[in-house]
Amino acid sequence: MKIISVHEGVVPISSSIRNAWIDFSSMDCSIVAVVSDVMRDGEPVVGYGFNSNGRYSAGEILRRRIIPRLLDAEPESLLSEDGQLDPTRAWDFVMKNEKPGGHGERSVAVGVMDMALFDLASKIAEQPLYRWLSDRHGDGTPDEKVFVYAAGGYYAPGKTLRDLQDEMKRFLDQGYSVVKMKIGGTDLHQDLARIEAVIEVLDGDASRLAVDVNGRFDLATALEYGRAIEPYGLFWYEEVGDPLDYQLNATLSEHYRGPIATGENLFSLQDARNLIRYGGMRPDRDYIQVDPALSYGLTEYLRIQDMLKQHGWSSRRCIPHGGHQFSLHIAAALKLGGNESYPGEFQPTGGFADGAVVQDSYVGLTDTPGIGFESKAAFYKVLRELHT
Ligand SMILES: O=C([O-])CC(=O)C(=O)O
Ligand SMILES: [Mg+2]
Repeated sequence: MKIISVHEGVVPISSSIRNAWIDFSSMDCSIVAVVSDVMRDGEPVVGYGFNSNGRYSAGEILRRRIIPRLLDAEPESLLSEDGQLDPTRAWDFVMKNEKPGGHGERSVAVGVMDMALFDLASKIAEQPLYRWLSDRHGDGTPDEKVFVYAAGGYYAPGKTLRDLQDEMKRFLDQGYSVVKMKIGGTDLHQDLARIEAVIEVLDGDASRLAVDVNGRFDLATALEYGRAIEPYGLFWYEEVGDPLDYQLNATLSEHYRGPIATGENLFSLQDARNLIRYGGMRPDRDYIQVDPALSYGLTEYLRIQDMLKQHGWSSRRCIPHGGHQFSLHIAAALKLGGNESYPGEFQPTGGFADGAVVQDSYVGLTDTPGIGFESKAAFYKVLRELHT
């Protein structure tokens, strides 16, 4: 098996929504296609990848560093002993001459490439990624369905409390029982009114509502909001301070008794390990949200899972950020706690297979080989145009 060519492009995923830190008016996303010399039905088998959401396209790094290094690698050096493509072997090549630390846009570029290689490897094996992955890196018995919660509840121009409630009702109608909303983008008084409006839609059951600060608060505000929302008994209190301020998180966890979730802006094994070492995260209740697509791909995510195990953490405490098909497969294969979903945002890249049905906040996977982009018509059209 040889890589014939790699194609890279950009797709807009912009919208008028806003969280406590950014708006998404110019959000875009890198996409890649890795064309192999393996032929099926007269066409080459192609692996696809994209970079989740929340970080912009990383085309410059892909074009100048990651893609040339991948193409320079001897084809045999990417294969395992049994002659099959092993995406984890690409890592050392694409990271050649890269210093440690400073993880960010580079981890995004590598993540896109890594996703495409895992899509390709499982397609060549004619297996959906979650089975392929479970056989090689899991226990061979993947979960057949994955817990998903509906993320939304953004700030948007002119959005009223009623609009927020209607959005949450739509999520419930679509089969989700846990929902997430943004906070920290206005004052505490207004956020409490927003939270209570959503709790009303949940028939008073606040344990089905997560709130997300997107890293906005300093310690005093984190504690002030914590005191105000703790009595509700929320599903989780997310990314409360700067993602790298481990001390803030540790202090918060001494005061806030409910679950805390964070990690979507930690992009490496080392950053995730520092969170576990210094962030005060509690393995009996808290959640790790590292997004494999943003953080050097599944290759690095497997290392993060090993690290968590060494620290006594269950994989069930991981619910990745991103709401995409790649993490859905990873969640099923590695027996994570679930996966995010954005029923209303980040198209055409985000979300699951067309026609995927969510029931009681669980979604199943399909038998489509690879990640299953082919079962997501609007996105597949964009991906195919990259190389045809
Ligand atoms: O608003 C965003 O950037 C997305 C986010 O934090 C999440 O999905 O948890
Ligand atoms: Mg978040």
